[in-house]
Order: sequence, then C-alpha cells, then structure tokens
Amino acid sequence: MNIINASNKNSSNKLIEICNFKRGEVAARKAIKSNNFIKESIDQQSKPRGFKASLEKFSAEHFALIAEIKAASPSKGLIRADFNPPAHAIDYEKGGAACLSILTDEQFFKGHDDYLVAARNAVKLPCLRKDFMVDPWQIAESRALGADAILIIMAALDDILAKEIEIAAHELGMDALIEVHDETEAERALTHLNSRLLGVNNRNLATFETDIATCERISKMVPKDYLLVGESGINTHQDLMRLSQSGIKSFLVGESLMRQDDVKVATTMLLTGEKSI
Ligand SMILES: O=P(O)(O)OC[C@@H](O)[C@@H](O)c1c[nH]c2ccccc12
Repeated sequence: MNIINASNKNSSNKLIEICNFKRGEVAARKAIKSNNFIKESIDQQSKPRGFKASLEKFSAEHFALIAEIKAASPSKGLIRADFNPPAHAIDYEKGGAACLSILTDEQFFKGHDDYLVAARNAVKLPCLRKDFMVDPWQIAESRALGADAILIIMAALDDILAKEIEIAAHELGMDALIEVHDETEAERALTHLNSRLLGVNNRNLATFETDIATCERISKMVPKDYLLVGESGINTHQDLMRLSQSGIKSFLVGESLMRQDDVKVATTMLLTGEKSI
C-alpha cells in the first residue's frame, strides 16, 4: 500500500509522477544489486556521522545549515552549469555548513549516487541522501552508498510505509528527516513517527511557489523537543533571522547558494550576514 493516500489528495501530479518512476527504478536496481552486495557494501562503509547531532551542535551556538548540492530541479531547470559536487562540498564545509544534502535522483534533478559518494569523501560533514524514498530497500542502499541520513516525504507516503522507512533508517544508525508541507502532514508525522527531526518545506507542491510563512504556520503546532528545519525558498540572512523568531534555527538551502560563483563566501554570508566570519 505505497500509493498516495487520501490525505494527500492535494499533492502535485509531479510528485506522483516522480514516485511512480522511482518505483520502477527501485525494481530495476533490486534486480542488479543483490542483498549480499548491499550488506557487504554497508559493512565496508564508515559509521554514520551524526546528522541530527551536528544540527543540534551548530544551532545551539548560532544557525545550522544543511547545504544542498543540486544541479537542477523540475521547477527551475538547470541551476548550476559548472557543477562539481566534491568542490561544492568543500566550499560548504569551509563556509560553515553543519551538514550536506546531496540530490541523487537522476531523472528529475540531474543528481547521481556518485555525487553523494564524492561529496561525502571530500568532507567530514554528515550527508543526507536527498531522493524520493518509496521502499525500505532504498534505505539500505543509501547506507551502502555512505549516507548518514535520509528524507521521508510525508506527501509521498502513507503512514505505514513512512513508519517502515523510518525504522529501516534508525536500524542502520541513520537519521531520518521527516518532510511536511502542511498541517495535515505535520499532524501525521507527529502522531505516527518517532524521529524528532522535522523539515517544513515552504514549496507548495501544486504551484512550486515558495513562501516562508509556511514554516511560521507549521512551527506553531510542533512540540519543543523537535528539531525544526526550514526548507526551500530561503535566500538571505534576513530569512534566517525571520524564521528564528519562530524557533527555527536549522535550514536546508540549495538554489540560492548553488547560483553563486563563490559558494564558500555565499555560505558564510548567508549564515552571518557578513563576508567573512
Ligand atoms: O533550492 P532551495 O529552494 O533552497 O530548496 C532546497 C530543498 O529544500 C529542496 O531542494 C527540496 C526540499 N524537499 C525536497 C524533496 C526532493 C527534492 C528536493 C527537495
């Protein structure tokens, strides 16, 4: 029962299209990568780096940034031409990021598994595999690639599958970032999932427009023991200051950093409002 359920009837056709494609992709991958191969790859990986722990540490002192490595998106097309995942990873780390998020979806975001591997090898930061999880098998695959955390998009999953995916992540020592877009999804996450790491995506799935007021609205219904992450459409230090008024001190930012010539300087500017720390 991994189809979009009734409470998600407002989800965009694009998300449905992506998840349908992903199910086909997963079936094909399962045929190629045996369980033994996945198990052995996991055994050879270095231990998961604490993703949530890093956000906690950075946000206790200032702001915590999950800096995203993203070449393109369905709504924006190509975002960065001279795309170089390990170089961007190093710039993000030097610029003061707490964690990385690396798009691995090839079909819609021009990502690749290799980008995750290359970025993670280049830095010490914990890395989120940013992809569309529709099957717990992908969680083992993510750990086999080195991922420290995975994303659970509530709009794409029913409660049972979301729970299964979360359990799979925690069993492998990874953190799960739960992503919600509205009150209904937030309520489902609060009721059914254990992870205390909740991302509020400001992007409206139907129109693709972003409005950071979404974070402000949803933050009001989230208990204090959750670590909230503001996601999408966050462009400036002022945006960080504004959302911090709602208790949000961790942020997932991609496009506004990926579009800058100097990613390191842009990262520092975003975090501090100044050119150098
Ligand atoms: O590039 P932006 O607007 O800073 O957004 C980053 C991130 O929030 C966005 O890429 C994202 C949020 N949830 C996702 C799910 C799948 C793919 C991508 C995403």
